[in-house]
Amino acid sequence: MASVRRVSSRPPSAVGPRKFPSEGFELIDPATKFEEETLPFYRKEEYYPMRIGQVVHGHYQVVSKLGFGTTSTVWLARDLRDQKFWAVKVHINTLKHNQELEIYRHLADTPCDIELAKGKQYIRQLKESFKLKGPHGDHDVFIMTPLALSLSHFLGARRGQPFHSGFAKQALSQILYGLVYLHDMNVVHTDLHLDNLLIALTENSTMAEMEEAELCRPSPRKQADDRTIHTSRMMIGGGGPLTICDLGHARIGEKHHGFSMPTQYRAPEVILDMEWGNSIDLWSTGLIAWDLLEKEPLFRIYDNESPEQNDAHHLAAMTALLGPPPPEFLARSEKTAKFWSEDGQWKGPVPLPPETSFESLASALTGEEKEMFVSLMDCLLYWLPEERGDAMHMFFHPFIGNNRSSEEPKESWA
Ligand SMILES: Nc1ncnc2c1ncn2[C@@H]1O[C@H](COP(=O)(O)OP(=O)(O)OP(=O)(O)O)[C@@H](O)[C@H]1O
Repeated sequence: MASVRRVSSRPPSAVGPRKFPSEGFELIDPATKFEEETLPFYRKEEYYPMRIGQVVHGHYQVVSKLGFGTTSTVWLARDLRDQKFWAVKVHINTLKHNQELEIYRHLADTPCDIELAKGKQYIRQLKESFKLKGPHGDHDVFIMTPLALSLSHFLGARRGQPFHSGFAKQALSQILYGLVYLHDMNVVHTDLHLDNLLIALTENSTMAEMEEAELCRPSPRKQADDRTIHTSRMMIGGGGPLTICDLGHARIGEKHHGFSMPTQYRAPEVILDMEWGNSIDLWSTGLIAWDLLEKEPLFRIYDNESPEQNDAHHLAAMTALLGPPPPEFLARSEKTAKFWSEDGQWKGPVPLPPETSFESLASALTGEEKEMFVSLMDCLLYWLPEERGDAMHMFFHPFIGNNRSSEEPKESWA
């Protein structure tokens, strides 16, 4: 991704749309797969052929591209009525059901305790939604607050150098506050990982600078048949609170069944086809805590070819780290008999790695801080979902450092 730092910014003076350059940019070789085209299940007819400079819904002029995902492309746009900037998420046209929209509607319609509702600020907000007609069908469009880079991009910019503990504690505090709100609203996120945690912008000038950059130094693009594929630019200028994004896989209700969560972050009850609920988000939070502080992930993708073998390696790694699952857990699914005997002895189709522990693997912290971190991991990564700490309890865990007299997490990074 191209990135933009400070460029001299001139606030747009005209209310009408601005003219964006039609030349002066690098053209990507049409044979090269680029941006959303690199996604495994990309089908070009599904994506809206957006162009920078285009005005959508009568008044949002698209001024830069912010990103893409398996169900959308995301753009920075200026509202020509008041010059405010917004993120415009344009969904693919084949979504039979827009789950993210259903979740936003549920959140808007459900009353919430006034204190817990403060956690809403850590969840990406929807301003409005509408349909956009494309050449191959209709696309749901969301207008949302523009945000800066994700925690995974931030980690990438640090060349994988983990964050210091103050940063990690603040990030976890904000994630947990957001989860307190979501869980109180009976919503399970299911897809928490560093890519879906974006840092809020603190400098409004960043967005005007993005527009100026696109006008003065138009970004590289690819001309492909009926469409232009633009390059995403990352917004740097964020030191605001973390924002939990992408509610596209979220579920409403307490009890669920079936496939969920990204492979590496998958909780044991999901792998083993048991009933699951909001404590899967606490499992993910444990893995996020680890990823923020440690270089090596706790679990990884073990076998790209065979999901069954991957699950077996994943469960073996969990057993080596957490010890055998309790009988109560084993009794919850017939699938457990493939991996453990009734008394919890490993008998899975792959070898059990050597026994290990959070104490021996955690290398970033020392002394009392390390002890508290290990205690946090023990609470979050636990076989029995109901024994994992809930979001509110974890918010007050001694490692996070919140106390009940000053409940809200700090607004920005220390
Ligand atoms: N509000 C925003 N401000 C700035 N950039 C954003 C914003 N929302 C999304 N993005 C960028 O766009 C990318 C895709 O967004 P998002 O994850 O919502 O799409 P998706 O199609 O639902 O993705 P997935 O592949 O996870 O289903 C993000 O990774 C991020 O880089």
